[in-house]
Amino acid sequence: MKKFDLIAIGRAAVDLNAVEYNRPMEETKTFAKYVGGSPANIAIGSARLGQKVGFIGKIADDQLGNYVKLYMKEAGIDTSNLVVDKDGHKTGLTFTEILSPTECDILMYRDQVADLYLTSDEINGEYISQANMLVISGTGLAQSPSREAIIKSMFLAKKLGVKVVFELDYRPYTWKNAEETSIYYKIIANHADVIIGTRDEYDVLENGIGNTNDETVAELFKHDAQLIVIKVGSKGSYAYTKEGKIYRGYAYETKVLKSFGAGDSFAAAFLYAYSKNLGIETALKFGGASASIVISKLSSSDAMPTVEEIENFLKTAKIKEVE
Ligand SMILES: Nc1ncnc2c1ncn2[C@@H]1O[C@H](COP(=O)(O)OP(=O)(O)O)[C@@H](O)[C@H]1O
Ligand SMILES: O=C(O)C[C@@H](O)[C@H](O)C(=O)COP(=O)(O)O
Repeated sequence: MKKFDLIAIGRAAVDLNAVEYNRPMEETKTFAKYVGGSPANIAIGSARLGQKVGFIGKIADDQLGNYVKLYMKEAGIDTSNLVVDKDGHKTGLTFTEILSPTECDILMYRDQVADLYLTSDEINGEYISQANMLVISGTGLAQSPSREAIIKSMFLAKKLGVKVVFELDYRPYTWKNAEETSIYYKIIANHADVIIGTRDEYDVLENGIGNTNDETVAELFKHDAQLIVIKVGSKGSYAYTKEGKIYRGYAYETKVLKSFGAGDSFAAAFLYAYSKNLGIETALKFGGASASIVISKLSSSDAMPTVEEIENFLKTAKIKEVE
């Protein structure tokens, strides 16, 4: 029995979500503050599902950094490896715009953000060894020194027999160009045991060569991957196993408020069911249900559901018709 079901590594930041929605950001006066950052959202979602969770990252030495740490602690996440930046770097901010349930945008402020200043000497192998899974978010690879810290954490996890999960989490903002992204994504993807991303994100990983899903998984299965999940928004998702099995995941009817938060809630619930050995089909159902719940609410992190909420949702869930 390990101390942690999973440890996530990467950014823990702040989301400022438009409270007055169905209007452009220019006309929005009020934003509500939540913890954000894809890996932080996945950690919070996992903790909400009863998983034992740790987090590796770097936060600003100010009120927003304190807020992130306190929220994560209260969510039940171990924050002993959430390092406080001492060089004046700031918390990353994401403002959200909800023009309509299907037209959403995010505006990221990520210049000199603390999370990208995590260094490789702040990565502790002893800590990683206490987890069943290390969840790596792609954005942490965008810049040094965080890039080397993440790659080190991956190599340590491999050496220590900790399963590596790669959430592609592509955010264009801090990357210099497409080739750079593809190179660093491949380093992690070739060693990851599980890979989760949207079809568009796999295109980024492949530097836009235009592969089909079958071609993408055939290439990735030449390396360490055992399970590959490809998400296709409101059309649902697919999971492929190295043994050649393909599973179809469906999106469910829900009262959509906004589209962001879908991916992180999907990942938290998918990984919950996967780590409890409930089967890939159930993991896809849990992912889809969790995403349906979160996109009907304002936040990405605070809205993360419990197992009971997901199970109740699935009792009456209707599969969304694909247009
Ligand atoms: N409009 C929607 N209605 C219902 N479920 C959705 C909708 N959009 C996304 N989802 C669910 O969320 C999952 C992840 O969404 P997706 O948009 O592919 O990821 P990301 O948020 O990372 O871009 C989908 O596989 C689906 O189950
Ligand atoms: O990842 C970020 O830094 C921003 C998130 O916190 C934000 O809530 C969001 O965009 C989540 O979207 P998702 O990737 O669709 O889950």
